[in-house]
Amino acid sequence: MKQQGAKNECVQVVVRCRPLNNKEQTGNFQKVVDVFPSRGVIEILNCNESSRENKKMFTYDAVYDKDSTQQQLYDEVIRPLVYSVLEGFNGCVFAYGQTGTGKTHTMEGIKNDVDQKGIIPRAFEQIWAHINRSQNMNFLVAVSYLEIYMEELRDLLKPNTTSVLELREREGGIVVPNLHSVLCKSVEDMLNVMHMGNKNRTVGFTNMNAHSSRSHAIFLIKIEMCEVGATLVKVGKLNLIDLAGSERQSKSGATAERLKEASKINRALSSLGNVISALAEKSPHVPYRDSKLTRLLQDSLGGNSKTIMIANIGPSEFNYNETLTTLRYASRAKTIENKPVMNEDPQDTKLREYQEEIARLRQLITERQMREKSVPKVKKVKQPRVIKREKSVDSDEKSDSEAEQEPEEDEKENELDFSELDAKAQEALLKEREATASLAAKLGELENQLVKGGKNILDTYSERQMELEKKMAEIAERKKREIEMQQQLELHEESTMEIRETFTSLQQEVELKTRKLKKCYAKCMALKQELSDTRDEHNRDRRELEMTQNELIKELKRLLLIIDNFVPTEVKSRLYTQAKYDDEAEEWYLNSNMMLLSVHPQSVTRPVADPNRRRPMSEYALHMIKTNAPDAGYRYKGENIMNYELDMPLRTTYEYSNPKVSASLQAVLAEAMQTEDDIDITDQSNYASMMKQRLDKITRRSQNQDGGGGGVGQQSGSGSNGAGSSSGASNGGIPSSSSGIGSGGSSSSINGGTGSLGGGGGGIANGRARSSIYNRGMSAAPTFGAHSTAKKVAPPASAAPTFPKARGLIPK
Ligand SMILES: Nc1ncnc2c1ncn2[C@@H]1O[C@H](COP(=O)(O)OP(=O)(O)OP(=O)(O)O)[C@@H](O)[C@H]1O
Repeated sequence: MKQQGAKNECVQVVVRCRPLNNKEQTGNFQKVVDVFPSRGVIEILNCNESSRENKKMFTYDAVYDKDSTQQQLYDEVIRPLVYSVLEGFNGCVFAYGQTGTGKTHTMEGIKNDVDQKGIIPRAFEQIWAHINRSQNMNFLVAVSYLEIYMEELRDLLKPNTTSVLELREREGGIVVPNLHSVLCKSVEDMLNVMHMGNKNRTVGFTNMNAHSSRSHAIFLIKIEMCEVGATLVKVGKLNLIDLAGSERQSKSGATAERLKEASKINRALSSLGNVISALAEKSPHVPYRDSKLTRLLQDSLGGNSKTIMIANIGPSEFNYNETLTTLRYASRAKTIENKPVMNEDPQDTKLREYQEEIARLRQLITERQMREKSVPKVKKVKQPRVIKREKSVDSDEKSDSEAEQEPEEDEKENELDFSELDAKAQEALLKEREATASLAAKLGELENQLVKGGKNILDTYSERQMELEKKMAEIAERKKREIEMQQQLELHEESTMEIRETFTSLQQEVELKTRKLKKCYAKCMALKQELSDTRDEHNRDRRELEMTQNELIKELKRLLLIIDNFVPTEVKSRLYTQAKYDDEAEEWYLNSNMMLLSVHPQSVTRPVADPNRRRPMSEYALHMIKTNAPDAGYRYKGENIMNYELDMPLRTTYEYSNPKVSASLQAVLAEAMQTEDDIDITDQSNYASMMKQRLDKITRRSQNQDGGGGGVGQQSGSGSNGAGSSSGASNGGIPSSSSGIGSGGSSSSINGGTGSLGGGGGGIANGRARSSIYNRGMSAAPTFGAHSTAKKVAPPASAAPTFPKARGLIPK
């Protein structure tokens, strides 16, 4: 890229003070800001301090008070910058300041109000007035509109797009590759784009502003220009930025979502402050990478751009601290130096692309026309209408009436003697014509995108208007110089005072020196005051940050509580192990596929099937369909599955059946379940003997059935009871495999360590005993049941065993 005029130029800083608003008026807040437009000076008084010495003074390139108009600000400050953009420079205007101080009012203004329209619509008018005045120039004007919301870039012209916008560093500066841009051909086109984007901008209510911008909005205008017939393209880029306002949680009353927004806004703005400070101090490291905003402003602050910062402030004592902070940042920004260069002949211009394509299409069309002419017997081939129109514009010779006659003539000329051509030639000719027509249409479309300068000059601007504009620009320039000179004069006055003085007496010299000393002392005090102010401000910022941090920690705890209690542990641990935090991008990523987590919920949506397409088929499936194999069923058919019955899967389970129990155990069970004899729990001696009898009877019968073997539950061990002892206790008659029925040996603890009914027997008995105990009351009985321990129920060794009135419990 060829670069010209690489001369350092400071960021131009302008301060605008809005009028007191209703809240401030009704709250009887004092006005603490004095604006002196003729000197470019702002004075701010701290009402808490008693002495007037505490007035602070700041000097800027220009200052505007409450009576300033939008027109005045534009003509004096912005117009020259936009003019530079139209010459091929990069330009940037950004509005900075506390929330509710008039940034949006300054940048956009009030819709449909001619006097109150802001910088952006006025810039549109200037751009198009210039284009319409420029003879023999081709222009291509493209606009984009984006916002940075919660540290995320959003395309305001394509709000529903799912692709994530990223900032990239290219040779020409910082760019956003996927950003949608719209080609415009008039002021109205640009206004429509702006209004469309504004509708998508994030705004919200706070105590400080009912329509507070919750994002930084950047309106980008790219103007490519080139003389007709020349190849040298110039590119001017204009960034118009309405920043979100800094706010204190205590004042804005932000909670929940608003608080999160505010913390992101304040962070980005404080990183902007750090960049300004680093540039002002000429620090070797400038922290552009700290936020998306500073990266986007990289060119505008310390780079290739002419930049204007508009610092908006409020006049009331209520906002004293915030106003002072804004004034300090603005003052620092004045010292930032940029190196604006004219963008001549850059590589990737659309205009050159278009011009090359137009030339190629023209060449193609001419070649085709030549070929068509060479077809025998063809009188004349129809020429594309666009070309004719093009020629008429170029030469400016044909009148409108002539142009109207053209189609008729064309048609007559194009009557072809098809009968004399053979069929093949006719077909080829028709095809050729179609192709030529489509090329001509494409050519027309491309030419339509380009804007030719110098068309509506008489419609839009009269000579007098142009003259007026020139004069206004001159006045603005003079005013600027006047302010500069005034400021320099004030600066020099101090240093030359001593030289100018001639002392007639020693007394006079002493007086003068005393005056000087007093001034120096006042300066020293002012610096001390500034130091203490800065300390206070730092403390306030810290407190504010702590408050925000507390709120965010509370929110985090709430979310963690939800995760701990409602998200399954395995999902949680998977997320914890797979999610990684990217410090650079300040986002969470899922390790496996690098999908963004909650930050971009839209990007983790599942893919959707295309309803217009049939599902893909394998070779095998196609083969099966073709062979129509009976066992293939519907499996390989791609038709509407709703019309088919479901294929039932093969059953892989069995019906439930009771487990098989051996005959001997069945007998024991049946006997135990007999209801004929109710046991009286009080008659313990009777109960014991009766139970013994019953047991004997059962075992005898069992022995007869099974052909001998050991007796029931002839436990080998004597003391152990409980779960462990039950296994393998049975021998002969009662198999131990019946553990599924009862609850194991724990029930046998009733025997108090004297032995137990083995295995299955114990289990069965336990089941019955429990129900019986619970049914009949346990007052006189020890604790029974599956959970009772041997210790609890074991009677003293000497005492006669007591048993509850329960069936199936068999004392040994
Ligand atoms: N110079 C001005 N003259 C008259 N009214 C103004 C002026 N500046 C701002 N206002 C009014 O003050 C209110 C707040 O202005 P605006 O919304 O532009 O503030 P902001 O700085 O963009 O706030 P935020 O940062 O919250 O978006 C609006 O009602 C606006 O009309």
